[in-house]
This record gives sequence, structure tokens and C-alpha cells, in this order.
Amino acid sequence: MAATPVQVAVLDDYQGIATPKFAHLVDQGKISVTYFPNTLNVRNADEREAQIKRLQPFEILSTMRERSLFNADILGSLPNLKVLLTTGARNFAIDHEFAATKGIVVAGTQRTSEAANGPDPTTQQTWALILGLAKHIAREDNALKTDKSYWQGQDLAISLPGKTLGLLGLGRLGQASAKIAILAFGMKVVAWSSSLTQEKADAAAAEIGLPAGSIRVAASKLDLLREADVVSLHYVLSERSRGLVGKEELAAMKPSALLINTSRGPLVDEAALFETLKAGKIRGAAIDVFDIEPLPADSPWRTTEWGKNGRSEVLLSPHMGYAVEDYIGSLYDQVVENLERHLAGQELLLEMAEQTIPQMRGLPLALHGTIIHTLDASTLEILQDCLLIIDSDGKIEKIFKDTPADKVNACISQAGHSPDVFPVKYLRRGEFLIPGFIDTHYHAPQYAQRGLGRDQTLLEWLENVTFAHERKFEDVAYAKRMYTACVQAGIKQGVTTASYYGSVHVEATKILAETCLEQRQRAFVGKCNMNRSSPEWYRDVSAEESLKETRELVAHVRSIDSEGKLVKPILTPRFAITCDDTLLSGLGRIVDETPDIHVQTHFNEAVDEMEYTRQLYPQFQHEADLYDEFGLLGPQTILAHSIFLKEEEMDRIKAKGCGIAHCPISTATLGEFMMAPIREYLRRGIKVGLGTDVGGGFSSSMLDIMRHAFIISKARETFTKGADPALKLNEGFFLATLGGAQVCGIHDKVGNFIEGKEFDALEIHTIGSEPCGSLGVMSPIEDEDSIEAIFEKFLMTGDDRNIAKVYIAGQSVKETA
Ligand SMILES: Nc1nc2[nH]cnc2c(=O)[nH]1
Repeated sequence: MAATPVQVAVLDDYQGIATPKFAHLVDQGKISVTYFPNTLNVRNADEREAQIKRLQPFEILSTMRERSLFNADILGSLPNLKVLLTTGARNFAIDHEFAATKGIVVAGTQRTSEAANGPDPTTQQTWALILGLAKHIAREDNALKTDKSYWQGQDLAISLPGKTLGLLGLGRLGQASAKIAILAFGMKVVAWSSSLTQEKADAAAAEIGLPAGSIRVAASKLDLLREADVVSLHYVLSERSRGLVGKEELAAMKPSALLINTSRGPLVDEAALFETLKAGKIRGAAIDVFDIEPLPADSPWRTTEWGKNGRSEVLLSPHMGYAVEDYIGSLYDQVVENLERHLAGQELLLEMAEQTIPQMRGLPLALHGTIIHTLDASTLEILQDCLLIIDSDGKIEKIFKDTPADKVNACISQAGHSPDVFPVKYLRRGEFLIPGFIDTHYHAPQYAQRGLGRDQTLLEWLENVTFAHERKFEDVAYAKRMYTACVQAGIKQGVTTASYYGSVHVEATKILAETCLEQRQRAFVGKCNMNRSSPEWYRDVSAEESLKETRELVAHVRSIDSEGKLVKPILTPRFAITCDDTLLSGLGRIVDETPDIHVQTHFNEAVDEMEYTRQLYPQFQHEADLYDEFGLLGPQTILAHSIFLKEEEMDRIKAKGCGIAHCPISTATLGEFMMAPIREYLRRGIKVGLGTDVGGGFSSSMLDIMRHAFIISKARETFTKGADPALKLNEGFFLATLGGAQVCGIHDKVGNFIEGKEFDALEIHTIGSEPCGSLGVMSPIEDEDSIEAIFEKFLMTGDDRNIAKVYIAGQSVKETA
């Protein structure tokens, strides 16, 4: 009997070039091929679902470099996938690390020698665009065809000889364009990249047969932009080069200049470019690459009337630099060769995992400017002129204090790196780094219910609002959508670590953990345990089942992040009211067996809650006694709220090393107005951090939480007649960062900037282009403002618009969130 043909799907082949290449394997009955030429944008929930549905049956996929996104979410949803064949020698749209963990083989293609002769397809596109724009080809063509009387009625073409071509990037493609500019058009060429020296530019000139000095290196990127008549990008996109040309760079260009981008869309701040062109601030742009591809139907790039009413001329092409017949054909020959090798059980050519993983982990980076962090609850450090070197694993390799900008290169050398190639980001006035925020208590399935039910007591609110919302997470598709939104919102607001409760559902909670990992948010994730005192439709069916599913979740989280680098499991009994003693003692057993496991629960939160707990567990003196008896108190335990602690309870939790998640918004708005005695806890050396307690708390912003902590502590100061002084600014900041890290037991890893710790940080920008120099709605920064004043203004009035970048373990994650 003939073997069943292997199922292959070919994606992103817009011109149907692959069909004849695969035909012989189809004829031989070895494979059956399905073509999906339309690329789906899997960041859109519906298209993500459609992508997973259509690709699920296939064992082998063929994709075109960087057209379809294969992140961990998509790869993890394709159970039959064994081989992913892509065109190109690199494909940053594939999560190679994750593919490797799933045993999916990824293989690419290389440039063939025929294709390597003469200018490559992308360089041809660059010059087609330069000439097309300089000579107004598309505009004149359109005028002739649409206006029968038209003849030469618009401004004249630009002549290239004698003009200056500015190349951002002088790699293979930059050199090819330099050669054409000099030899074919008699242009002058000036180049810049972060690592380019005149020596290297002379070597590049020699490679293309030109004398030293033919390509002049600009003193800086801005100098190049000020000088060039035509600016063309030839840079590899990475986290470091993203936004290489932004507002400031565009403002430096001559009004008569042209900008050409055939490299990658995100190298240019697309919004800033759009505004520049709309205002006609440069003469024109020719663009082959975009932030989102395919360019959406309603993109203003498509719909704006360019070249009219003061707007610049714009020439667009649909990322076709490399899309030429011979070249794409040769790529598919290699894809088919690899497919044949796979069918014959042979090793594939150009397997990509090893060569690409270092890139995916990020490159080393240095940041220079102001850093602000705490060393303990009472010590705030503001270090100006500080140089941080981050290694490729995302750790803080070296901190140089008091280092003016002109000493940066010397410090980089001293740290054993070459300043020529080491990317340095310089922060300006109004910009600074702070440690990422740590949210010590967050109910992820309550993300959509924030703001509801304020006027109810805790137990009423659980019954009337919360359980019905959490129940929705039995639907895993809903869970994926909501958790994606929730984690993205956290990252956007600078939450680099969160301690999450999931719902009662184990599958949805696995999705929560996977979502954190995909988006690279550091997280503790727990399945909520509750087998009583809640509606039948929302509870664990039994203590045994609850424990079984908890173990399953713990194992799953450990399997997706085996070293616990980012995501770790946590036990999350809702509270004693919803857990019978079999369940609590079973959880205590899990703690016994796995001493490094974290625990969080709600503790002495509300009057009705404490009263009901006493009725259910009359044998215990208080809640500390209760949870301790079940083995749930230890240095890895987070006790949320902790409003009404007896003297003895404070002694107990201090002795056990537990931490407190102070959630001032929810405790001041749910039921009565309650004020946790934070000053007393700090006095006693009990660990304290802050929690949003979404959705008991209406806000998911740690800045809001900090501000409410100040207000509540002020109320408490008045209430205690000054015995418990209010929190100072630096103390609130400590609680949101290092304090939270201590509560979560990760203070040796994150929480402040110390050599050897991981770089979890927020890049704060406070000065913008809105009236009075505002950025967002933050208090405007005035000339006389000291760094202390700027910091205070940010903490008290800033929001996510001022959090320009979020780094987790050295990787910039906000733009992808
Ligand atoms: N704030 C808060 N307290 C609780 N106690 C038990 N469950 C909850 C919850 O979901 N939120």
C-alpha cells in the first residue's frame, strides 16, 4: 500500500512561484501541498485563530522570510509541525529558541553564487526608488494617464551627479549602493554606523574597487543627516537599531533631501516620518518596508494624497526589494531540496537554530545617563552620568559611576569591550532609568472587571461580580485573548514582574503562564484553589482534583521555563473560606515536597472575611496560626492585604520571613476604608511590596498604587496622631521596586541596579513636544527643575506615556507588547 503523502503547507508565496517547484514531489505521491498565499497578522486575535486553525494539520511548513510570524504562541499551537522551512539565512519572525524546545527543525536558504553577481535585488530596488523619486516617475506617469491635457506641469526632477548620498550602514548592501552612486552617478558618499571607522570605510571602498577616502565617514549620525541629499538605510534590524531614524534625525535632514528605506520598516520611527512628510519638511521619501506588512488596507500611507497641499512626494513599493523572479526561484529550489532531504531522512541544509539564537537573546548594550533606584527602604540613589553595561544574557555586567560622556569609550575598553562596535544609548535631560515595577498581587482573570462593585463588601463583591467573571476562563480562547491583553497592559505600564492568581481552570492558567513567557514578562503564576463557599459552577470539584490540577500546572510551568528564568509556579489558595482542610493540608504537602515553591493568599483582608474564617476554622487563634498550621507560611509566602494583624501574628510572619502585598486601592474602595499599618511593618523589618490587586483594585498602574499608598499612609499618620508617619517618596518607590522583589524572593536578581543582577528597567522620558514641552499629561518640566524634581513629578503625575522603554532581562519588550 502506498504511504500517505506528507502534508505540506506553503505560505506567503504571493506570486505562486513555489507551485511548479513542488510539483514532482506531488506527482510522485510523496507530499500533498496546500497553498496559503495570504499572510495573516497573528497579532490580531481573529487572524491568529485562523492561522492556527488552517496550519494545525501540517507536518511541514514553508514560509517566506519575515512575512508570517511564528512566535511561541503559534508554534506551540501547531502540534503536528516537525519542520519549518523558510527562505533567507535569517528569519527574526521565528522564535528559534521555542522551536528548539518543541523539537521543530527550522532550516533556511543561502544566496546562490549567480544571485551574488552584480547588484543584488535589494540594491536594484534602492536605485529604482532613488531614481523614481528624483525623477518623479510615478507622479508623472499618473498625471499623464489621468489628465489627458497634462504635459510637464509640476516641479522639475532632481539631478544626482555631484549630490551627496548618505548611507546609514555600510555592510554588503550599503557598499553596493556606494559603488553605484560613485561610479554610475558621480555622487559623493558619506556613511555612518555605530561601529564604522574611516579605516573600515576605506577597506569597504577597496572591496568595491575604489580608492581610500571614496567613502567618507560622518562624525555622527546627525552630521550625516544634515549633509546628505539622499539618505538611504542599509542596517540590520535589532533591538538596538530599532528607531535609528526618529524625530530628531528627521528634523536634522535638509528640506530638499530624500529618504529611502529598503531595509526594514522599524528602523525608522514610522509615525515621525509620516508627520515629517505630511508637513512637507523634507522633499520626499521612497519606502519599500513598513512596520506592519502587508500594509493594512486603511493605512494612511495608502490613502494620503502625497505631493499635494504642501505634503512631500512619497513613492511606495510593497516590500519587493528581494522579490525578483530568479532570486525567489532559487530560494524555492533550496526549500525543495531540504524537503527532499527530510523525506529521505537526511539532515537538512542550513539548520538555523544555532546561528540565530544568540541574536534572539539580544546583543550587549550600554546605557549612559541618569539612573534612580533604592538600596533599601530609606536609601534612594540618583546617579547622574552613569554608564551601565548590559551583557548579552541581560545581566548588568558593569556600572561606572560619575562617567561623563567623553569617558564612555574608555570605560567600555576598560570593561574589555571594543568601543567601536559596542552600541551605547545616551539618555538626555528629562530621561532616566528606574528598576521595573513589581506587582506583588494581581488576579489576571479580573482584568476586565476592574472598576466594578466598589460599594460592596469583599464577600458580596466575590459573589456578585467576581466569580461570574472568572468563570469565563473555562473558554480557553477567551483566556488567551484576555490574558494577552492583560500582560501587554502590564508591560506597557512598566510591570516587569507580576505575581498572578489565575482562575480555577488549569488549562486557562497554563495559557497565562505561556503568555507571560511569550511576552517575556517575569511572573509567578498560580491556579486558584477553591473547593467550597462559592457557586457550584465556579469551584474545584473536590480537594483531590484541585491538588491534582495544581500539580499539573506546576509541572507545566516548569516545562515551559525549565530553569525558571522568567516564569515560575506559585500556589494560590484563594483564602481559607474557599478551601477546606483537606485542600489546605494538600497544598502544605506540595510546599513540603518542593521547598522552593512560592505561595500567595489573602490574609486578614476584611471584617466579613475574618469573621467567616473564624466560624469555619474556630480551632485557630488567628489567620497566621491557621495558615502556619497547614504549612503555608515561609519566606516564599506573599500575604495580600494584611490589614488587621494581631501583635502575635506580626511576630509570626516576621519569624517565618513572609512578605506582605500592600494593595491600597482595593482595601480603600472595597467594603470599608481600610488602612494597612505599613509603617509598623517596616519598623519591624517585615518585607512589604505593592500590589494592584486587579480587579479588587480598579487600576493596573503601579504609579497609581504608589500614589494611593502615599494617601493611605497620610490618613494613617493623622489617625495615629503622628505615631505612624506617612510614607516618603523614596519609600513608596522602594515598595514598588526593591520591596516587591524582596516579597517575591527575587531581590538577588532584580529590584535595583547592582552588578550581576538582571537588567529589568524602565526608560522614563518626561519631555515631549506637547504644549510647554509636556509628554502626555505629566507636569511639564521647567528649566529650573532639578533631577529630584523631575523624578518626583514623574512618580506623582506620569503615566505609561512616559515609560518609553521596558527592559526585562536586558531585552526591550514594550514595543512588542
Ligand atoms: N481582593 C480580593 N480578595 C479576595 N479574597 C478572596 N478572593 C479575593 C479576590 O479575588 N480579591
